[in-house]
Amino acid sequence: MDDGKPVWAPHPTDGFQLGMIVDIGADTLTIEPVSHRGKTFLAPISQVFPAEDDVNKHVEDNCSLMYLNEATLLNNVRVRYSKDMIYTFVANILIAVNPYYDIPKLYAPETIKSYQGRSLGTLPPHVYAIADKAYRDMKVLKMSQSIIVSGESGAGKTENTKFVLRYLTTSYGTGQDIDERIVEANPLLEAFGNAKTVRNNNSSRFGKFVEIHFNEKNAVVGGFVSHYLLEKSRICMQSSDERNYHIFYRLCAGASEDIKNMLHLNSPDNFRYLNRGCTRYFASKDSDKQIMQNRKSPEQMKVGALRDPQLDDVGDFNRMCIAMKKIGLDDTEKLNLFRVVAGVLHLGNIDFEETGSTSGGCVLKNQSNQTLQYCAELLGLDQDDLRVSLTTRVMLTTSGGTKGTVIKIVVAGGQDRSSPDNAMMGYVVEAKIVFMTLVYIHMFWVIIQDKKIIILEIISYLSKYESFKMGMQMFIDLNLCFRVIESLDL
Ligand SMILES: Nc1ncnc2c1ncn2[C@@H]1O[C@H](COP(=O)(O)OP(=O)(O)OP(=O)(O)O)[C@@H](O)[C@H]1O
Repeated sequence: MDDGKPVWAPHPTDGFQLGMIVDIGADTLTIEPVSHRGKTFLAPISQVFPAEDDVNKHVEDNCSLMYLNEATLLNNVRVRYSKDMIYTFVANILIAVNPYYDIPKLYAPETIKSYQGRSLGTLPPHVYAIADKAYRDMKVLKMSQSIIVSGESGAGKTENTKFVLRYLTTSYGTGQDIDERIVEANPLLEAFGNAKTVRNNNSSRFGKFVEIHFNEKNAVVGGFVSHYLLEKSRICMQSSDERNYHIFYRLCAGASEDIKNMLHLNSPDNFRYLNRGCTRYFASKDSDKQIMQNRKSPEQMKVGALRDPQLDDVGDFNRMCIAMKKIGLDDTEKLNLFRVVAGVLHLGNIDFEETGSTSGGCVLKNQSNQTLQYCAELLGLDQDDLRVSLTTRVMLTTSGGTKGTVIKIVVAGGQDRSSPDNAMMGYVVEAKIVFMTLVYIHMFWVIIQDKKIIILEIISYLSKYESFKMGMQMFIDLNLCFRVIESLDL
């Protein structure tokens, strides 16, 4: 770096600022910012980077920069972003900037077509280029390929993963409904595993490992999603401007009057597992009108619905129902899922009090009897069994055995249980939370693990044959192998 050469020097808010070196010291450089001529400052040599001659020029691949350093890389991405070019290569790595608005034609069907079979670098950087490279490498190398999607919350991981799935199924699917089923699994997963946070209105609160399976002819024939680390604490508690999982609000807002009555649903502020956080629905001006007043919380009545171009609780509820149908859930299975969701909500409203007797333990408050009845009815449990399970625990000895000792659970003495923190400490509340969390997690697990996405495909693939067994034999005879493109959404 020489005197008079443009450099990138640290800036307290922008990361870097463009300047000129006016003096070189032992460990520091004196920099004159381009935006504030005559006002110099000192910067450590290690934090000053050479700049390109023309900082407004951009390149598709950061490796083509004359000087590749943190500052020139950031500047290149920034210049491209200002021109709606949100993707930039660093060799075969893709950097994506979240634009937070729809860029016309960026993901259009003709764009998908244009990337098919094209080598990396021959077309502008795009997530489709990465998907196609993975596909071509799988074909040529006959090896599974992985695409790792990483970034901070709200960076666009989920959206880009969906673009990859859409690209692969559209370009290399069989044209059968499996393509649609793979893509349609997403709204369902998002309903149960995504929530509004302060950083992202549609934040995935679990990790995903998505597999796309290909047959010998390199056509998509199935998919599989494994999940890990669902944020369990959110089911019973959220901060004031965050929400619980979307499904709870979508059910309250979108369920038909019959289902709402059957599930004893109400507006979100009536449920303890929802009313500590934001109780507003996502709705557009039009869909807001479709939601009946008695389903809206006072908070929503006062300040209106939450707005997000991609989220709409009523519309998303309907889309989720269609997605459920597409992945093979019938009406009874769908209703059963809704019953569990509503059961979890009602479970949160149960209150306990100490028995006051010398034998200790606690009982359900009288006013919770109706709620207990709802829970038992919705979860398909015996009301008395549920009451006992919520107020006792069974201790098993280390030597094992099936019976164990029944211990009465107590409400934490002297705690103010109206405070969520203290409520969390109360043993009986803890038992309720553990039970409810297990119910929800199990339901989430069923939705995700339900091998229908892949098993149904195998069955439909084999349906031409007289029996599943014969089909399986044919499968083995043909030595039909599945190769996998994996997409890891952290
Ligand atoms: N390519 C894109 N074009 C337009 N909008 C986008 C794009 N990528 C992301 N978004 C917007 O940003 C929001 C957040 O993106 P996304 O949910 O994919 O983030 P994420 O990295 O998965 O976050 P989290 O880790 O919290 O789940 C999306 O709901 C969408 O509104």
